Amino acid sequence: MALSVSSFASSSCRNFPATNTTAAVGLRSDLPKIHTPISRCKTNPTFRVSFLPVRVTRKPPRKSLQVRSVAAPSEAVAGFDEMVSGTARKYYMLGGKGGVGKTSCAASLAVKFANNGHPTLVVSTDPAHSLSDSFAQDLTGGMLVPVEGPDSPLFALEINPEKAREEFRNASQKNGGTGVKDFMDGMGLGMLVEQLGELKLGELLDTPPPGLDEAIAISKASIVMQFLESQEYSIFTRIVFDTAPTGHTLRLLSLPDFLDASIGKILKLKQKLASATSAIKSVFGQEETRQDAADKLERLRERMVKVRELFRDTDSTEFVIVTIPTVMAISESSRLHASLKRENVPVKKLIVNQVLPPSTSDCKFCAMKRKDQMRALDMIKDDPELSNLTLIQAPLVDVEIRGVPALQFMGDIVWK
Ligand SMILES: Nc1ncnc2c1ncn2[C@@H]1O[C@H](COP(=O)(O)OP(=O)(O)OP(=O)(O)O)[C@@H](O)[C@H]1O
Repeated sequence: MALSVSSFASSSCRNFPATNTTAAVGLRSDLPKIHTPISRCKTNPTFRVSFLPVRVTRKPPRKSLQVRSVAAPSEAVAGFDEMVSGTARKYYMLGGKGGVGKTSCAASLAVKFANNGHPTLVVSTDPAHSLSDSFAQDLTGGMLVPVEGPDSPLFALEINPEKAREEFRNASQKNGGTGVKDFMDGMGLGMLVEQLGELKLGELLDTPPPGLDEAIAISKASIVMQFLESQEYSIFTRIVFDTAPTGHTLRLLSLPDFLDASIGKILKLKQKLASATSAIKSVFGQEETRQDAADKLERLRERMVKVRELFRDTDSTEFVIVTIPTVMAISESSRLHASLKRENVPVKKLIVNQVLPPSTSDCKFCAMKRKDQMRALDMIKDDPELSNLTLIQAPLVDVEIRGVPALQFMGDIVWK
């Protein structure tokens, strides 16, 4: 199961001196141990990491060759001790601009929790899932899938609203609409269709209101949460969300309010209808059904309120913004934090990923790139939205972060 990235002599690093070191990354004692040779390229723009399926002999790394963290403005530790402490369930949501490393950071956090004794669930609400790629394991299918490797149970769930919507649309065209019910039942959302049937969901789908994809996603997420509240799933003490890029995430976060308001209106309408027709309906014996439907709708509303409360609960939930040191990404992070504040979502940490270590050679490109990154990092200090957040820096490594050993390696750098 250990991955092998042996072709490491990439041409981009040919000019780097042979400063090789070996950092042992220990896994479970019953799993194959790996060596993690790390060599630094000459200009040192990246850490070089490989994961070889060989047994560990724990040599103390030579001091001068140890992995160094990147010196940069106001760098801080992530406070992992606090994150890991306690057995009460905690939720972590990682979000930011596309491609900055949200999935890698979320997956590495989930692995670290699991390796520190927390049965953990990692959930992706990003329609373009990369959890499977990140764990190098097929996690598709919209079900809880066990991730192999960590010490404690780690499960992954990829929620796919795009696919769900497409299937929903197809289903709605079949059997004069009864397919919708079947499909929604399959999704565990039968109740939603039952209750919102009068609102003509088919029409809603043709002109979907903003956030419909997320509605499906969050409905499913809330169903997962319902599961998790049951005894059987109470083992999960840490739940990590790998969220979609910024725009989607904000819609997702504001959705409970939107649904709450909508459902509130529906309930009022139902009550009016019910009182206007109750005499007639009771004669025909339908009053009970209507009341039952209203109760179910009320339960759905309550669940939505619960999801919203969860997002805003500073004791159990934290949103971590992930960014990279570019002006564009940092500007977007600033806007994201402003929006999260408006939604009262607690944010304490900002991860700046893919930071180049200082260049020690005459590589002009590396020096320029690093300078550019430092300028972007400086922006954080002066940004009213970001300057108060705990700044965590993660170096750019010269290999893709894939598979549990790689994620463990990244986790040890980021989550300290
Ligand atoms: N510190 C790093 N050093 C080197 N490569 C990295 C680092 N962080 C992430 N990557 C790589 O960058 C790519 C994108 O990372 P990832 O999928 O985690 O980003 P994302 O923000 O979740 O992307 P998306 O928005 O597309 O879901 C992956 O190939 C990942 O291995």
